[in-house]
Amino acid sequence: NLPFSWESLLPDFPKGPLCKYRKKASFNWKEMAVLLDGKDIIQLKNRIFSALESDPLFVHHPGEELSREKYQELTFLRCKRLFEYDFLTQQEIIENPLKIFHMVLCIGMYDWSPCIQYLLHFLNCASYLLEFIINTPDFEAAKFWIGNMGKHATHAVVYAQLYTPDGQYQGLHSFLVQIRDIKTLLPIPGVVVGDIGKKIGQNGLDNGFAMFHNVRIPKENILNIAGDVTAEGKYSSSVKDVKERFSAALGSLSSGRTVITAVSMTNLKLALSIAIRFSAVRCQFGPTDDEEIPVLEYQTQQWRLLPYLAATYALDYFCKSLFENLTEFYLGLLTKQRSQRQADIGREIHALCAASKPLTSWTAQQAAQECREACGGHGYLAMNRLGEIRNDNDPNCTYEGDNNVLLQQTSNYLMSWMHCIRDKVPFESPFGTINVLQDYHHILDWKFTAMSVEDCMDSSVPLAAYKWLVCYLLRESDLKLSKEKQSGRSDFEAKNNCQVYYCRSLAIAFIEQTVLQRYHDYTHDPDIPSTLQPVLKNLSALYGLWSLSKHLAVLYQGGYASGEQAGRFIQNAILELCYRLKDDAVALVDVFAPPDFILNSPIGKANGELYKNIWGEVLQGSKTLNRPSWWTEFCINRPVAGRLKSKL
Ligand SMILES: CCCCCCC/C=C/C(=O)SCCNC(=O)CCNC(=O)[C@H](O)C(C)(C)COP(=O)(O)OP(=O)(O)OC[C@H]1O[C@@H](n2cnc3c(N)ncnc32)[C@H](O)[C@@H]1OP(=O)(O)O
Ligand SMILES: Cc1cc2nc3c(=O)[nH]c(=O)nc-3n(C[C@H](O)[C@H](O)[C@H](O)COP(=O)(O)OP(=O)(O)OC[C@H]3O[C@@H](n4cnc5c(N)ncnc54)[C@H](O)[C@@H]3O)c2cc1C
Repeated sequence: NLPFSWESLLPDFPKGPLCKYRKKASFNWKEMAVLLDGKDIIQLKNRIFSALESDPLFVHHPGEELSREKYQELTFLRCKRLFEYDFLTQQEIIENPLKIFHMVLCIGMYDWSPCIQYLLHFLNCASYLLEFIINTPDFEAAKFWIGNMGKHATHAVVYAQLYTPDGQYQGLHSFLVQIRDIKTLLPIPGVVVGDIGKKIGQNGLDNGFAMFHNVRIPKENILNIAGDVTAEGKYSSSVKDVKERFSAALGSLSSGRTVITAVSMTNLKLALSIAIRFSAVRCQFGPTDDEEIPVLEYQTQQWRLLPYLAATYALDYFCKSLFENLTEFYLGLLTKQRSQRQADIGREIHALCAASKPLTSWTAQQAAQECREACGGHGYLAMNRLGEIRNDNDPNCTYEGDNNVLLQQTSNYLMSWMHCIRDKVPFESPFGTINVLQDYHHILDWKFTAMSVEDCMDSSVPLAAYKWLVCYLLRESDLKLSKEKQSGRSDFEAKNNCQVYYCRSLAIAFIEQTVLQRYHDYTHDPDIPSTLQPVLKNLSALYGLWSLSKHLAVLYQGGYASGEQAGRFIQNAILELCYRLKDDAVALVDVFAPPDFILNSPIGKANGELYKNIWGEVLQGSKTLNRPSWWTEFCINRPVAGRLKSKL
C-alpha cells in the first residue's frame, strides 16, 4: 500500500533468478527502506548515485589496469568534481546534519579513495577557519601517512608541541601550515614533502610525508581550539588544566572515528550485498543427483553470512544514533558551551567512538573475508570487488588511532566510574551508556535463566547476559589492576598487564552491549510497523546471540552460565534464527544495496544473472582474447632443459 511517490523513489528490481527469494520474503523491502532512511535521505542517495552514474569521469574501466599515477590523477579529478557537484546546500546541512553522513557514505560506496580525499579537504576547510615557527626536530618526528599530502595538498593542519617565547611548554596544539605553492604545487621553502609509496589499498589517495625546517607561519594560523597566544607572545587558554587541554585538542578526532565507524559499516553493506545475492543464485550439490540447491540453503553458508547481515542492521542503526550524539557534541562546541554536561558529552563520545571504530572495522574486516570465501572462486576474481572492499576497509582498523590502542581509552573511561560504584555515589552519563553500571552490584548476581531455545529467540536474553558481562569484566579488571599495583608494579606497568582478557575484553563487551541495547530498544518500539517488526526482532536477536557466543567461555568462567544447556540453547537459537532469516536475506540486502553501477560487482548485480554478468565483464577486457605480446618466448624461443646447469 505504498503511495505512488515511494514507488518512483525505489524502482522495482529487474526480473531474474533472485525473484525466487524475493517472493519468499516476509516483508516489503521498500517499506523497510522508507522506515530506515526516510524519503529525504532516499532522494539524496538517488541524486548522488545518478549523478555519478551519468558522469563520464566516474565511468568504470572493466578489464583495464590503471597505474597508481593514473589512478591518483583520476581520483583527484573525481574529488574536484565532487566539489563542483556540491551535493548539499548549507541550509540542508543545518536542517539535517545526518545528510552529510549519508552523502559521504554514498560516495564511498563508489570508491573510498575519492571519498576520503574529498572528506579530508572538506573537513580541513570547513572545520578550521607570532610568528610561529614550525620545526621537525628529526626524521622520526616527520609527519607520515598524511592523506592528500603525497602529491597535491597545499595546506596542512599540523599538530605540534607549542613553546612560547618564554621557553614554556604549552602542550599539543594545531596550526595551519602552507606546504606547497598554490600556483605551482612546488614545496614552500623549508618544507620537504613527498609521497610515501604504494599501499595495500586506497591507492587512489595520495598519502604523504612532510618535514619542516624553521617554517614561519602567521600568528593567526594557530587553530585556537584550546588556547591562543597574544601578539606579545603570552599564552592564554580558557581551559586551565593541561590534561583537559590535551583532550580538547584531540576532541576533533571523535568525528573522524565516528565517520570511520560508519565507513566500516558501509563496507559490510557492500560485501554482504555481493555475497548474499551470489549465494541465493549459485547452486551446488543437492539432495539428489539431479537437483542442485542454492548455497544459501546450506546451514554453514547461512551461519557464515547471516549474523554479519544482522550486524549490518544493528550497526547501521548504531551509526546513526552515534552521529546524532556527535552532532549534539559539536553544537555545544559551536555555541561555546562550558557546562559540565558538555565536558561529560566529550568524554562519553570519545569512549564510544574509541570502541565503535574497532568493533565495526574488525567486523567488516572479518565479514569481507568471509564473504570473499563464501563466493568461492568468483569471490577471488578482482572484478567482483570483494578484494577491493577488504583492502580498502583494512586501514579503518589503524588510522585515526590503532584499534587496540583506542580500546584502552574506552576501558579507562569505564574504570573511571569504579570510585562512584564503590562509594555508592549516584552517577549517570549524558547519553546514558554507562547507566547500566548503576545496578552493578545487583547485576553481578544475575544468572542465565532461559529454559529453552525458544526462550532465547529475543534480544532481551543476550542483552541481559551482556549487562552481566560488562559488570563482571569491570570488576575483574579493577581487581587485576589493584593486584598489579599491590605487587609493586608502576601505574604504567600495572595498566599494561591488565589489558588482555581484562580491559580489552571489557571495552569490547561494553560497545557490543551498547550497540545491542540501542538496537533492541529500536526494534521493540511499539511504533515500528507490525509488518516489519518480526524480521527486525529476529535480526536483533541474532546479532545479540552471535556476538555473545564469542564470550561463552567468560560467561561460564564467571558463573553466569552453568551446565551444558545454556551454551547449547544459545548455539541452537543462532542456527534457528539463521534458518528463519534465510528467506528474507535477499530482500534485506535489497534494502541497503546501492545501484549496480555503484556496487560494481557482476556477481552482486540486482538481476542475479550470475553467469551472464560475469561473461559480460570478462569479454569487455581489452586483451581478453589477445595473443600475449611475448608469445614467441613460448612458441619459438623454447627453453633448452639444463642449459644453465653448473658444469662443475
Ligand atoms: C574521516 C574519515 C575518513 C578516514 C580518514 C583517514 C585519514 C586518517 C587520518 C589520521 O589517522 S589522523 C591521525 C590520527 N591520530 C590519532 O588518532 C592518534 C591516536 N592516538 C591518540 O589519540 C592518543 O595517543 C591516545 C590514544 C588518546 C593516548 O594518548 P595518551 O596516552 O597521551 O593520553 P591519555 O593519558 O590516555 O589521555 C589524556 C586525557 O585525554 C582524554 N582524551 C584523549 N583523547 C581524547 C579525545 N579524542 N576526546 C576527548 N578526550 C580525549 C583521555 O580520555 C584522558 O582523559 P582523562 O582520563 O585523564 O580524563
Ligand atoms: C591509510 C592510512 C592513512 C593515514 N592517514 C593519516 C592522515 O591523513 N593523517 C595522519 O596524521 N595520520 C594518518 N595515518 C596514520 C595513522 O593515524 C596511524 O598509523 C595510526 O594512528 C597508528 O599509529 P602508528 O602507525 O604509529 O602505530 P603504532 O603506534 O606504531 O602501533 C604499532 C602496533 O603497536 C601496538 N601498540 C602501540 N602502542 C601500544 C600500547 N600502548 N599498548 C598496546 N599496543 C600498542 C598497536 O596496537 C599496533 O598494533 C594514516 C594511516 C594509514 C594506514
